Amino acid sequence: MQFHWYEDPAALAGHAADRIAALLHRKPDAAIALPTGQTPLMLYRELAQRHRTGALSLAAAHLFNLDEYLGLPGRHPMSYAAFLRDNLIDLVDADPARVHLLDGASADPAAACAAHDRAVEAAGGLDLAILGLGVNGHIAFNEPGCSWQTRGHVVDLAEATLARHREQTGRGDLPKRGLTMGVATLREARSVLLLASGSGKRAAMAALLAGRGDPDWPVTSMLTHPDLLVLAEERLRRPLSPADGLRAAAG
Ligand SMILES: O=P(O)(O)OC[C@H]1O[C@](O)(CO)[C@@H](O)[C@@H]1O
Repeated sequence: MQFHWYEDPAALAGHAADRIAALLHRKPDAAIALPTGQTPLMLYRELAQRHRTGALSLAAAHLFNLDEYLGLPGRHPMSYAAFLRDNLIDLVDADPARVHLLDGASADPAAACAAHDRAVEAAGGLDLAILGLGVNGHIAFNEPGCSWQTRGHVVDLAEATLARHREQTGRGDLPKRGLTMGVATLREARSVLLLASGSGKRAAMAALLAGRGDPDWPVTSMLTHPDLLVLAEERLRRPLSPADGLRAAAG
């Protein structure tokens, strides 16, 4: 496990893009799991820019989303599928046949999760799982207290996650449940790149830095991964304030 700390979010995104470019250079058909949220936006801009200059191709890569809202079809503007299309997939040369997006509107969401898992297997497993960090330590939509043995499954989103989404989108009508890749699948990825940036994440980072697996902080399930690289904003390294502690306790 390695930590790299950044004052400058653009430098963090640049390093993440370098890792992805190196992987694709070595293995053009790599299978990569992609996060949503604020965290990866700068990375996706950087990847799109590198594609525009001819420095990067995603044409052979298998791209997977990590999670999706239950009940939102991919064409819904608030879906994570739409987010990924708008911010990355439609801006690069991704092959639609190799883009695998969880179907939030499936009549059988458990089957949709299983189909997503099968697509990961068919691609030979994940070469790289790119993860964001939730304020409550979630990775993908694996919320505090979840099992670390799971594959794709349907989840009830934690109140901290819902509050964050309300704050980010200004919308109170987003689904309270989601579909997610499971922790077991993420731990089997050959490499894990955890991106940690944004406010309200010092408690989650403190749990990770404590260095012990703790079911209340799903991100700590990655601590034993043999190839985990954490790229984090320097401000998340500062000691917790009492307010952070209270937020963490509120879940
Ligand atoms: O980057 P943000 O917006 O802080 O979100 C962190 C994490 O939370 C999620 O948005 C899910 O709530 C993930 O997709 C993301 O990795």
